[in-house]
Amino acid sequence: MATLASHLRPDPASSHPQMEEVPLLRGSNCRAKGAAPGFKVAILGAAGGIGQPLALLMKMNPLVSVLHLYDVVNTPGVTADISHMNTGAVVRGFLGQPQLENALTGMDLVVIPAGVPRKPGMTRDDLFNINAGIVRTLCEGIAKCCPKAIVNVISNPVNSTVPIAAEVFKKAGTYDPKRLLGVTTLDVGEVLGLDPREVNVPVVGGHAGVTILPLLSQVNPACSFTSEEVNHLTSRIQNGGTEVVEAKAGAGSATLSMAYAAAKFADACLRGLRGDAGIVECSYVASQVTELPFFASKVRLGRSGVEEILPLGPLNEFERAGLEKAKKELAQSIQKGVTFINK
Ligand SMILES: NC(=O)c1ccc[n+]([C@@H]2O[C@H](COP(=O)([O-])OP(=O)(O)OC[C@H]3O[C@@H](n4cnc5c(N)ncnc54)[C@H](O)[C@@H]3O)[C@@H](O)[C@H]2O)c1
Ligand SMILES: O=C(O)C[C@H](O)C(=O)O
Repeated sequence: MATLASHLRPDPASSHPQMEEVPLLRGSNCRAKGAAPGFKVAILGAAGGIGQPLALLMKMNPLVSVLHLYDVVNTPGVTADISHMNTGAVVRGFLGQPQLENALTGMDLVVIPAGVPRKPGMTRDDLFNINAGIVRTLCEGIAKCCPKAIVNVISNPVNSTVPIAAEVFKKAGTYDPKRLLGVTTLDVGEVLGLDPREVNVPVVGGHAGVTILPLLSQVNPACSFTSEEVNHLTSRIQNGGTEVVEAKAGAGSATLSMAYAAAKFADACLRGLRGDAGIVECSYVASQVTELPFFASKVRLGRSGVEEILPLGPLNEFERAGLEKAKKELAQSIQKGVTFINK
């Protein structure tokens, strides 16, 4: 198959000499007049179970003009494949630590699904010893190469990996709490038994077990639940991820639904960057909503990232009790992340 490189060698002065050769397109990498207006997005862990479908979905997003796919394995193949999609984004692949800086340079948004997933019987915290180091290294690259980028952290345990990222950025002198967001969107989608297109429930706290706190009393459109339904729904939402881990029986955790949730959240971040009004999503961010330094709640996204953190609103007695349980576990997870960088 003829390749773009054979017909149109990348400019030797290109800032991406490691840019993978891409086939002469059935897609859109071969551009007469450069990339369409839009944002530059990097996915770190792009060859993974989340990364690959996320790359596909981001390639379809008209707000994305450049898509960089980075992983420590397999990105040449994933990039060649994605590049055949006849959508606007120019896609480039980057493989391994030597190419991390080129993958990140100039990016507006960096999405991080890099890291290992759970197997049955594991908690998300069991992933800490492997994923903490991965997130640290990747965030060191972000601090060096695209310090103004919006960062979406997917890698678990999110309750700790977001504080890790924050500490890395603080050490680099680049920390902007408005631009660091933990992706908890999947929890919002797991309000079971209702039409997800019609219903919205804020899910606050964090992204593990009892730290996942759905505020069912604030469901929109309003509807009432019996206490049994509240207990059942809350448990299903808190254990939604574990249900998938157990169903996959050792083959990993949510990937396709997570890619969808991550693409939806990334799109919200990009619409915010574009200046759209009224972009409100739940996310795990640096926050003063509680006495903890990080907390997931509704945030309004804009040109500078998190432009407003909305208050939790009225909680009923069940939710107030859940909040105390969530805060107790969350405090430990946050401290574990902070200590990992400052030990
Ligand atoms: N936030 C959420 O709601 C949510 C949902 C699902 C999964 N997750 C988490 O996302 C992570 C990825 O899950 P997955 O199913 O895609 O796993 P996966 O193993 O399928 O893919 C992970 C990818 O990361 C890559 N990787 C490993 N080390 C890397 C490094 N140093 N730099 C760049 N890439 C690296 C691997 O090569 C692999 O391609 C896990 O930690 C999982 O727990 C979070
Ligand atoms: O449950 C997991 O380990 C993956 C993710 O955090 C999820 O909620 O699906």
